[in-house]
Amino acid sequence: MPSIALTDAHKFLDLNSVKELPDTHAWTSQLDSGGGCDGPDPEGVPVIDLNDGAAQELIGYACKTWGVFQVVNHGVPINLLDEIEQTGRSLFSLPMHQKMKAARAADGVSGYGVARISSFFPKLMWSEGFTITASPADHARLLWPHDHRHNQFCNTVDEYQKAMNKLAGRLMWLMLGSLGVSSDDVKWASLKEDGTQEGCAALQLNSYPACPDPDRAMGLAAHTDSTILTVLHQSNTSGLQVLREGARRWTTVPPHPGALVVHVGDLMHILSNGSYPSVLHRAVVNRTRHRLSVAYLYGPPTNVKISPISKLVDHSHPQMYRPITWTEYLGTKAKHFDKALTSVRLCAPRTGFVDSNDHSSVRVG
Ligand SMILES: C=C1C[C@]23C[C@@]1(O)CC[C@H]2[C@@]12CCC[C@@](C)(C(=O)O1)[C@H]2[C@@H]3C(=O)O
Ligand SMILES: O=C(O)CCC(=O)C(=O)O
Ligand SMILES: [Fe+2]
Repeated sequence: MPSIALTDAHKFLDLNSVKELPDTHAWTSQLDSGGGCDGPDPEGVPVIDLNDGAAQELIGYACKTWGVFQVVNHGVPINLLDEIEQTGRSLFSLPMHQKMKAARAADGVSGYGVARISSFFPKLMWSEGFTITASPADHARLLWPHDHRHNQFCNTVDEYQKAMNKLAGRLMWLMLGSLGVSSDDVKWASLKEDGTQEGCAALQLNSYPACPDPDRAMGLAAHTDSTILTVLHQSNTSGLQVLREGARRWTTVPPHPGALVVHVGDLMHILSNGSYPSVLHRAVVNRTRHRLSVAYLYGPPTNVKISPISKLVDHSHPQMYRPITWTEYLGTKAKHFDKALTSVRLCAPRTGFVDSNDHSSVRVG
């Protein structure tokens, strides 16, 4: 529960102009920069070349052991990555009153606002976000009512969403393929006639302004994504950290030029019957650089019941999760946050395995 009343004035503070960390954003005790501090991991988050003949196998290993990996030779043009980043920067650099015109409604999903998970934490995060769930046109007209920049925004977002849909579909099949699952086993996930992948997605632009007191601030608190998978483009400033299954320390995912980060999400955790655990991750901030990230949160068609793939269920691997649609799961996440996966669990996890949402030794805030 929030320890102080967080008003809209706190939530829509212009972080770019703040010279001292306000109490509303000071995380002191929750920030486990001591107990779980980032340090060099001798192995590091895997970087996988999608042109490598062994890519599927490498992805399988990365999903089992890390829940996250980076991909290169992914087919998304570098200039499109630069353009979406520039688009994000121009959006977040608009005056606050303009961004507020596209503010996310209290019960809504898309638009401008603080991190949706903020309500689970006593302090605010050092970030602002913009979520696009369908066409960007309505947002664009609100943000840039009088000039041509709204066309540029729409074109870039449309092109990026198409490229991401293709890549996310390909990655999903590489992940499922590595488990021995084929399109005959998951009917809803087959390719459409135009070559695009069936499925729904949200595009999340995240902005983390330079922070006067980064050690006491939190960019985006620890969470897992409620997706099948997430494809993340991070700018050349580091900030993304992941908690490896069973590890006690956060590991930085270093920006790798042209690479995209892929997170295993909660729905892949369910589909794989727990074999590919969703990854707990967070974003930290820094004193001098304004960091931007763009997440493509990919899931199934919203009304399809997702449950462990029957091929992965047998006597020694009983079905661990009950069927649930993406819409239902997002509702569960909004209510139970880090207990969402556990709340749809049917039986106790196998020995040596925990739901990533269940990290009892690690504070998620
Ligand atoms: C599809 C979605 C996943 C998300 C909730 C949402 O409806 C749209 C925004 C997504 C996002 C992005 C930042 C982190 C996150 C936890 C959040 O608060 O909003 C995720 C949500 C999620 O994966 O649960
Ligand atoms: O900014 C980042 O690196 C992480 C963003 C993220 O986790 C998200 O949008 O879900
Ligand atoms: Fe995330």
